[in-house]
Amino acid sequence: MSKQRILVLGAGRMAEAIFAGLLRTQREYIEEIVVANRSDKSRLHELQEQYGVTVTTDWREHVRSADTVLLAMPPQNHRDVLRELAPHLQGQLVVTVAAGIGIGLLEDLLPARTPVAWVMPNTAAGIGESISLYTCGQHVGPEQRDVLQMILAGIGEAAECTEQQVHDLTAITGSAPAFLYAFAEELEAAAQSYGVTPATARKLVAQMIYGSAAMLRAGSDPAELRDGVTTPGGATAAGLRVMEERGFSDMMQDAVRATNARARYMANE
Ligand SMILES: NC(=O)C1=CN([C@@H]2O[C@H](COP(=O)(O)OP(=O)(O)OC[C@H]3O[C@@H](n4cnc5c(N)ncnc54)[C@H](O)[C@@H]3O)[C@@H](O)[C@H]2O)C=CC1
Ligand SMILES: O=C(O)[C@@H]1CCC=N1
Repeated sequence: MSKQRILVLGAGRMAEAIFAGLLRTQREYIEEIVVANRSDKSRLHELQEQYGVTVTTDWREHVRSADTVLLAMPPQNHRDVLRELAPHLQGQLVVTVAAGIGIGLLEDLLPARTPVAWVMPNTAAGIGESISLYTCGQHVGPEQRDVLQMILAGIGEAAECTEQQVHDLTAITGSAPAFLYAFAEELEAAAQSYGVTPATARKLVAQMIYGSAAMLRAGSDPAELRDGVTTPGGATAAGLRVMEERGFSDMMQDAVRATNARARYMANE
């Protein structure tokens, strides 16, 4: 694979997580990363200082020399930007990470035969620990697949899905880190309410989540793991009972549905 010039449209949290991950692990495959936003020059300056990326508020002049264009901007801006991008493209791979977008919109608005892919990463991309869902358009050939695999491997693990699955699983892999962090915030607050310092509360909760995730990742079934913690007639059962009484299961399923519905809606706004 030739060294890649990647043009990143959007300079927010997800853009940074992805190119930080790539620069950390895939530098040998990267010729240049150009990062663009519309107007926030101080943000661009900050990214240039920290990562040594090229920055611009006028991305159009960089499209022709780019091998891959990565869209990491809000779904609502995609239609306008894809229309603006279209006349500058000459067969480059176009990848979006935006929620709700899908392959169809990319293929409809970009020139015929443009290779496109839709990736749903999460913020752990920045430390190379994302689980990213992806799906490819009909014109993605072996060369573009190699580039896509290089990008995906640079930010963690990946699973190829159908377009429908990426829509349905956006909440599970893209957004659920926020659900988990909300859970962590509550546990830290509870620990602090007993007089534990914020730093200690962070350490206790982070290691508890890390250890629990490691057991899940080793392949154990979550119901069995839960059962292993729940001593018959013991303390954990009392806590789980409160979660059940307060509708934890319905709440989680509703949160997933609301997330996916909002993702679909935003893409059409
Ligand atoms: N934050 C996350 O955990 C995840 C985000 N995503 C997707 O990543 C995309 C970006 O999300 P965040 O980074 O969280 O948002 P953000 O608000 O941090 O960043 C958005 C960036 O897009 C730029 N932008 C907006 N319109 C633009 C335009 N017309 N031209 C160039 N740049 C433009 C903004 O200046 C900003 O730099 C969204 O589509 C989101 O669905 C996907 C998976 C996870
Ligand atoms: O909140 C959002 O819209 C994006 C999509 C997945 C994670 N963050």
